[in-house]
Formats: sequence, C-alpha cells, structure tokens
Amino acid sequence: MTITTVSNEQLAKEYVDGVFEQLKQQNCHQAEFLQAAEEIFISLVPVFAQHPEYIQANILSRIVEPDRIISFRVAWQDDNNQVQVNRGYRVQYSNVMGPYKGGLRFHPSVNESIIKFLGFEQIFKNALTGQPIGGGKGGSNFDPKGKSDSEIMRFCQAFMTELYRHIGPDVDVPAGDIGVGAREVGYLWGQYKRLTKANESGVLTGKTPGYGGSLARKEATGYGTVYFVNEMLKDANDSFEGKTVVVSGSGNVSTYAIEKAQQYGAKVVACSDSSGYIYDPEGLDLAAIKEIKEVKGDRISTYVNYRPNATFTEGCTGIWTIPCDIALPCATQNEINGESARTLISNGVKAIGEGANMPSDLEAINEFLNAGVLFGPAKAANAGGVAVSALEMAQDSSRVFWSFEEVDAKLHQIMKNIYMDSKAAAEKYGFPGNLVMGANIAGFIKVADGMLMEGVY
Ligand SMILES: NC(=O)c1ccc[n+]([C@@H]2O[C@H](COP(=O)([O-])OP(=O)(O)OC[C@H]3O[C@@H](n4cnc5c(N)ncnc54)[C@H](O)[C@@H]3O)[C@@H](O)[C@H]2O)c1
Repeated sequence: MTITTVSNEQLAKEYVDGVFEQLKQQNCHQAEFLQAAEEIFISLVPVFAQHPEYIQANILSRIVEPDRIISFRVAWQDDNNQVQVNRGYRVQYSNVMGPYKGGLRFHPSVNESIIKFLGFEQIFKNALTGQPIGGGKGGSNFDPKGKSDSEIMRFCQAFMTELYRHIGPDVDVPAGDIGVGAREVGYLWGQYKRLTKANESGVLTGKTPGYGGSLARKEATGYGTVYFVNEMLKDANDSFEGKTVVVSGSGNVSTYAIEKAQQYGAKVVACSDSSGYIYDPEGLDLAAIKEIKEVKGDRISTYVNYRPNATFTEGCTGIWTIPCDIALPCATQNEINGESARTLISNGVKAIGEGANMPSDLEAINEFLNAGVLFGPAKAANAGGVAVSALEMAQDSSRVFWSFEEVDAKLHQIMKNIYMDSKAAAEKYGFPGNLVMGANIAGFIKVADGMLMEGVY
C-alpha cells in the first residue's frame, strides 16, 4: 500500500485554483476583475500553506465576493434640454477594516468589471495604510469630456440623488478618481447635504480645503508614489537625484508625482494624456502643465506652444520607448504590456512606481521582476491618496484642520510603513524583494484575521 502525503503547498494551491476556477465561471465576461483577482490569488498560495485556518474558513471565496453591488439609473438633462441616461455603480466590497472607502470614476469605459477590479484591490490597499477603512469603489460610464460646468453639476446631483441612501460617514465614504476631482466632489457633497439636511462632511473625501477638505489631499497620491519609490531606491543605495523620469498621464496623480520627483532632483522628461505624449528633453515645465490641465482643461499637445523644443507624439504607448531610469505609470489600467516592459528594461529602467491602478499587466510585472527592476505595485505605491482621505475623515469627525506640513509628514510616514510592511511580508513568505507578493500578503492578512474574528457572514 502506498501512502501519499499532500503537502501544505499543494493543498493551498488546489484551494486557490479551485476558488479561481469558480470565479472565472461566474464572471466570465469581467476581464479586468479576473486579471486583478488572479494577480492577488497567485501571491496568496504561500499564505494559505502556512494558515490552514484561512482555508477552513473559506476566506478567499468570501473576500472576493462583494458585500453588495449597487447599480442604478442616472437620468439628467443636457444643455440642449435632451434627457440623457447613464449607469451608476457602487460596489461595497468589504467593511472589515472600517467604512467602505474608495473613489468614484466617471469615464465612458466604466462597467461592473472595472469597478469590481478597483474595489477588490482597494480592500488590500486600504488595509496596508494602517487606517480604519474598508474597501469599495463606484462610478459611472458618464463622459465628462466636452461637458459644460452646468452639465457636470446636473449629472453629479442626479448621481447623488440615488447614491446618498447607500452611503454615510460611518457606512461608505466615496472620493474622487478618474474624471472626479474637487469640483465634482463639491457638487456631490452639496447634493448630499440638500437631501439629508446633515452636515456630515466625513461622507465624502477630496473636498476643497476650508470646506471640509484636507490640505495635501490633492498632492497625496502623486507625492506618496514618489515617497514609496524613494524608499525602494534608498534600500538600493540610490536616489532620485539626477535621474531621468517618465510619467504617464497629466491628471491629478501625474501632476503631483512630477512635482515631487522634481523636488527630489530628478529630470522628468515626458508625460501624456489620452491623445498622446509630450517629450521635453530639457525637463518638463510643470507650471505650463498645471496651466494647461488645471486651469484651461486643454489637451497636453498644446504644451509645445510653451516650449518650442518639446515634441508631441500621438498615441499613448510610445511614451515607454523614451529611455529613462524611473518610470511612473500614473494614467490608467493596462497601459504597460509585456512589450513596453521589455523596451523599458532594454533602455535601462531601474525602478517602476505604479501611481495608477493596475497600469502594468501580468506579463509586464513578470518581466520587471525577472529583470531585477525595483517594482512598486499600485496597491502599495499609490495608497497615499486614500491614506490622506482617511486623515481627512479624522479631521472632519474631530472638527480640526491640520496644516499642510502635518498632513504631508503623516503621509510620508505612512508610505514608509507600507514599504517596510510589504518588504517584511515578502521576506517572511520566501520572496525577498518581491513587493507585489509582499503588498498583497501584508494587506490580505490584516483583513483575513479580522474576518476570522467576526465570524462567518
Ligand atoms: N486620484 C487619486 O487620488 C488616485 C488614488 C489612487 C489611484 N489612482 C489611480 O490613478 C490613475 C489616474 O487617476 P487620476 O485621479 O490622476 O485621474 P485624472 O482624471 O485626474 O487623470 C487621468 C489622466 O490620464 C490620462 N489618460 C487616460 N487614459 C490614458 C491613456 N490610455 N494613456 C495616457 N494617458 C491617459 C488622462 O488624459 C488624464 O490626464 C487611475 O488609475 C486612478 O484609479 C488615483
């Protein structure tokens, strides 16, 4: 008689594979959600091998299924008195660590798959910050591009007219994301107050400072990404000083990643928007970019009017062919594929910091890790935005207002802690230097232990 012993690793792999198979069957049309789930699942096998109690409690099947998905009609009138209809979403994923927390995205590509991928990642990102916030995400397929200010206001009011009944400062706290900045948050907040009569400023974050908002929230994600990359570089006895940097996008995250990288002595030579990218070999003029994007709301191509030596090239992926030491993808999901990753590597890139959510696909991540490039995954590297949102909630609930320096110092410390926690988890589970594994594991364990404590539901 032969007795076969199944190792803990095998059992863990079978468990994770089984849950993923079921997930694929139930969500076969949700490519982005499955991609995000697969990246996290793979890194959790060593955790389940060491923690059979998580398998026993079927934590993975439970955590990957949102607490609830709310989807609703948003009808609004455009400037020509035509009635338009969009679809709104709020995915309340997990409130184990605190109220559901995550941004709202207004973009024509928004669908349930995109919101679920973002919401699922948000659970672990938020846990990594060490702040009391759970995971959620929302948005609409509304396209703000080309809309008047009045149309934006009417859309935001219509959106909140349904959303308000599902949120609250201790229940679910939305914020901005692509297409949703301080202006949109202001309109949403005004409508929430009209509907509820309550001045619950902690119900939304990303508000204007002085009106319930926090200083340094606007800068937080971009600055945080650079703080995180700086920790990776410091550990490798290196720094931003004198480095050539490429940043994709030219929105909220990109602008402040460029600002902090420049403050750290780097030369940032390129950035982009959805029409193409600019290359300025002498280093970007950030004041010009802020005027184009924050004041005029214009295309990045107009940058060449400010700087005659700069060039504009149509298309988004070409930006990764520009040789650089550090690349900060800060625009959108899947903007770096395997081919772009190989080009960056052959041009000598030393470090990647993901300011956007899931900007590198799985093939690209593996290329970077195999080539020994320092890789700061989104969940960890862009957690600064939501961390300062949690600080905004803290200020709102205690009716205090901290200085820019106070908030920035707390943000900096949080980013250092996330780096240390991710690094330590990667080492503990046998993957030293792999911050993808480390961030996923460190975030997951915090939530999984909370789930064990709360019992089955
Ligand atoms: N705002 C935050 O605090 C925050 C926090 C964490 C993560 N993120 C993530 O960062 C990314 C950017 O968010 P944001 O808040 O800066 O949004 P934003 O709307 O302010 O800016 C997005 C920018 O990306 C550009 N863009 C869109 N598609 C592009 C493409 N294919 N190629 C190049 N540029 C493209 C847009 O033109 C715009 O300049 C998103 O993935 C978002 O989920 C944002």
